[in-house]
Amino acid sequence: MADAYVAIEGDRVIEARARAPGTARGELVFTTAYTGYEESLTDPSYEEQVLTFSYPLIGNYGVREERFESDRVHPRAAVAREMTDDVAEWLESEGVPAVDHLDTRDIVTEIRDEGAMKCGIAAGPDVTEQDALDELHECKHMSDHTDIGAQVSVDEVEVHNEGGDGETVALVDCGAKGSIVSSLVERDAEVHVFPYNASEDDVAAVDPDLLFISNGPGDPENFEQAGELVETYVGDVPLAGICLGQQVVANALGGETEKMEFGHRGVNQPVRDLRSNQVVMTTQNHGYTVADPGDKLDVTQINVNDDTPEGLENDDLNIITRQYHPEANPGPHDSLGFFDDVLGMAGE
Ligand SMILES: NC(=O)CC[C@H](N)C(=O)O
Repeated sequence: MADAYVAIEGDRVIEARARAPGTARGELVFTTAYTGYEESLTDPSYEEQVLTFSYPLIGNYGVREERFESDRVHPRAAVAREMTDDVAEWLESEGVPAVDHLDTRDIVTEIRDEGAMKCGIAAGPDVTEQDALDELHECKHMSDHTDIGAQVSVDEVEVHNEGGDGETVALVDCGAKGSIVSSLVERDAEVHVFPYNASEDDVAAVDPDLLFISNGPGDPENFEQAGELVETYVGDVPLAGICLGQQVVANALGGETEKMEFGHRGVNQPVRDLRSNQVVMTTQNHGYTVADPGDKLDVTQINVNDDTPEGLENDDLNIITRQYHPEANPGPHDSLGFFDDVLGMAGE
């Protein structure tokens, strides 16, 4: 007897086994990452989503806090073919529903055919199919979470590596992964982490060498204040961005973003650098993309699978952004040099 249900668009209900109880709703997405479940589950970019792992066994090397990317689990629920007790207990302690013993190949195929979709989850001894359907019917489109930044950002400025020898970085926290901060600190930067809605004056007070817009959940068009900072500082201070950061920078400088069919989520997304012609393997987690970079940004890197922009640059204005996650937690370390490049640009 099933004790968990996943309801997807079209009111289809899939039976499953409850691993952590509760009800939840969110945008149903999948990652093909085969390691890094702790990092993925604590990545703030997954806020308001339900994360399906296409890799069939999740939890086989335990749960260790040192691998967390933030202080809580961000997906609204987790779905896997088989979850170990370690992961199930962790998710239960976080109040995040989890289900397994369902055919995740079916879910992934459905998302690939129909696109990322709304879903509702109900798990536990007393739930019914109707509970999952009720959640589904309450689910909002990702773009309708208009103040999602408030759910994931710091409330007040945090300073890391104060007095560090390197560059001063103003990192706008739209839902930043912890390893973006540590990648900068490891390179001696003094990092001021600002709330997602920081003002021009807040940022000016630290006289930054680099304005850095972080990754984050949802639609980049809902991060207007970060875009205003980009408009204010472009040309005066070098600019960097990762994932949502690339999208915010592009939107602010005359470009356009759009929702993708089902996005890129995994740790082996191939990216070609158009200047060197080198291909690197990258970690990705995004559902929006830059559709038009505008006339200030050059596309310098593209995704080998679908040609979408993976890197935008302007050498005169000192801008470097990446759609993928160079901090590589989890994932291959091919692109860590990004942090040297942006800090080098900041130091010029
Ligand atoms: N990892 C991210 O920053 C994700 C960016 C954005 N929320 C997207 O889905 O495209």
